Amino acid sequence: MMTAPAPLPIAIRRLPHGAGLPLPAYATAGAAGLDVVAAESLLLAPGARHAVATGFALAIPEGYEVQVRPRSGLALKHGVTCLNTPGTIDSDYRGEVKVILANLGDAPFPIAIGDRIAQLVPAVVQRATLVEAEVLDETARGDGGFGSTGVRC
Ligand SMILES: O=c1ccn([C@H]2C[C@H](O)[C@@H](COP(=O)(O)OP(=O)(O)OP(=O)(O)O)O2)c(=O)[nH]1
Repeated sequence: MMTAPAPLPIAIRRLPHGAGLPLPAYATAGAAGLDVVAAESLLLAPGARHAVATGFALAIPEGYEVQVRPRSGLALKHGVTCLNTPGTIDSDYRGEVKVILANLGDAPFPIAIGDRIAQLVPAVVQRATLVEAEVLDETARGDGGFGSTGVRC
């Protein structure tokens, strides 16, 4: 049987306006994302976007990031999603984590303090060293992209 990787310890600091709110938590034993609740209330108008306060800050170990991802229920039922999905929390960021929500639906969407608005997924970061080259190796695809293989198989 495959063993699950050990959970990554991430330090979390509650900010004053996050007092009393639940910290991000897994809703089920197999959930991939830690659900994040809003630390402010607002009415998100159709077409509007807002960096929603969460009331906490993280210290992510070097070599990792935390991705801020939308919740599918909000997206499907209300058109509310993370505009920059997946949002990136850098390992050297110590400010408040915010969730950039956009309302792509056609009705105003109310957000109350304590509502679950997004989920956090830690990920390993593979950094790159760019090596400048005059010529790149040839491939069958070449510069074809953006739908060059068509829609149907
Ligand atoms: O959904 C998000 C995305 C980013 N951030 C915070 C943490 C992240 O480390 C920082 C910078 O994010 P990013 O690198 O995506 O933004 P940028 O526009 O490139 O800003 P910067 O110049 O500050 O890196 O903003 C959030 O709180 N929520």
